[in-house]
Amino acid sequence: MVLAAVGQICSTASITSNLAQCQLLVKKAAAAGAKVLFLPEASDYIASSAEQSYSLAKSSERDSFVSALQKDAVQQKIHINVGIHEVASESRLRNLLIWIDDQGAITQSYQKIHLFDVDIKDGPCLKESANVQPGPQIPKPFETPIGRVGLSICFDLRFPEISLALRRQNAEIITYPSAFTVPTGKAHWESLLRARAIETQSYVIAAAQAGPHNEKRRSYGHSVIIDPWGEVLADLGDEYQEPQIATADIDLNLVAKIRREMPLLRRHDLYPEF
Ligand SMILES: O=C(O)CNC(=O)[C@H](CS)NC(=O)CCC(=O)C(=O)O
Repeated sequence: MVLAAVGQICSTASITSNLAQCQLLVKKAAAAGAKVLFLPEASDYIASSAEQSYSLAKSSERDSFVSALQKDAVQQKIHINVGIHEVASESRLRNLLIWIDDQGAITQSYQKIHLFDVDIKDGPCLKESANVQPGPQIPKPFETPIGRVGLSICFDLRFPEISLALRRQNAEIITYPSAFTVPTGKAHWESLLRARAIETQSYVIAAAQAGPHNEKRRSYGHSVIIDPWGEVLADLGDEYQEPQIATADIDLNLVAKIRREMPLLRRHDLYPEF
């Protein structure tokens, strides 16, 4: 069994203070004996406007954010999965999730494929597609020290097609780094995450932003690690005053046992479109 850590922070528009939060969590995770640390979506920053987001993505602080974590990964001998922004064109960004290995190399990256465009009465109104370009593909799961990982981001959680595609390619652990809104988080977060774990018979690791990012925006928190039976092994609640980690052992024998005891054999003849 290998230990995984999930981290919870509250990013703002200050990349340097967000980096300090992440670096503290890298130290905590390594000290706890974790081999991988999972950090939230948009760990580099959460901006208060599309314009501010674009200019932060272009800044040198954004580059230093990534290179500092690459150095830390080597120093602390830990793999880091972290959500960031990247410039895609003259006007648009990528919402990106990268894997930094313990040699400091970026070995995987995934560009969020479902963008969060909502206008809920008395609730959040966000148009991610205004300045973010959707990703072109479902990424291939890859081997890591805790098992075979499939990458997804936040709103992707609502689309079981992706998690099933990752499962079909033998993912054992699925990630959902997030910055969920508070009302949608209360209503759906844990149910969706547990459903994805249960239906894919995989571990689900969801690092979450928590608390107020600016006057207009706040995130739900509740970073969790869920086992392939759907049991919540760790939950960081809505804590945001102090960056936190939670850890859990990843037991690939449990994944194999659950899949063996309850084979979910699909009827592709009846739903060939999936
Ligand atoms: O804005 C950034 O810089 C980073 N991106 C995000 O925080 C994204 C897009 S606004 N948030 C979500 O997808 C929340 C989904 C959600 O809350 C739900 O599905 O209910």
